[in-house]
Amino acid sequence: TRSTRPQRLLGAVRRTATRGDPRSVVRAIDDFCRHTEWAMNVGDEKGTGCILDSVVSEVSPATVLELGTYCGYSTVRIATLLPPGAKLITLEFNPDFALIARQVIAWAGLEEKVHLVEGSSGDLIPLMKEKFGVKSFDLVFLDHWKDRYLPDTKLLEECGLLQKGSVLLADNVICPGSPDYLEYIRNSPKYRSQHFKSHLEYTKVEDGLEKSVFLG
Ligand SMILES: Cc1ncccc1-c1cc(O)c2nc[nH]c(=O)c2c1
Ligand SMILES: [Mg+2]
Repeated sequence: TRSTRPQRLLGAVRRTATRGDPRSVVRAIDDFCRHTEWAMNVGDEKGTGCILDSVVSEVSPATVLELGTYCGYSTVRIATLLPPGAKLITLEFNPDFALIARQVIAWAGLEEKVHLVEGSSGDLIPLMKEKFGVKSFDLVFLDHWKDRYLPDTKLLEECGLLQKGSVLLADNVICPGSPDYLEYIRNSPKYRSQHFKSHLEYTKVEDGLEKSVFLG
């Protein structure tokens, strides 16, 4: 039977990236998606030295939560920029995506920094303290399903997983768009938000990231 897009993306990583070299893994996926087959990775414009990379470097987080692993592209991007000892927990609902992502993360040599957990964010977020020993997250990257951005943000608040200064960075707030999340986060006194205009990965379609600092 025909391979899946994530399987073809993993093949490109294995063929063109160097084991243990995260930057070559990121480059291999960007090249594959730009020249061979589009895939929903945050990409090298929203990713490259601009927004995602600069926010991660600026926050220099000790604990990161990524919602939506897909093939592990942003997982690798973020994990490469983390300070020693920092931990990234990434949640993926789709088992096929999770299987590919584990192999991409392993190829990059980042297994020690990354904990990929399969399941739904709504079920797993309430378990972060007791099962994963997390006190709070310094950075949350929302890149899963637009309809879960708002409920999961409220869940993070209710579970006491955000502290003063925690940063939420949400992908795709324009395309596909998450209007209820934007409405909430931009009008809540508990957050200070900033919008970074960009484009849908590998295209000229308008998109953007929303960076929100939790004020406690
Ligand atoms: C798949 C797609 N098609 C057309 C336009 C945008 C998308 C798209 C792009 C992304 O970066 C996504 N990130 C996380 N989750 C998504 O569902 C998702 C969907
Ligand atoms: Mg995205």
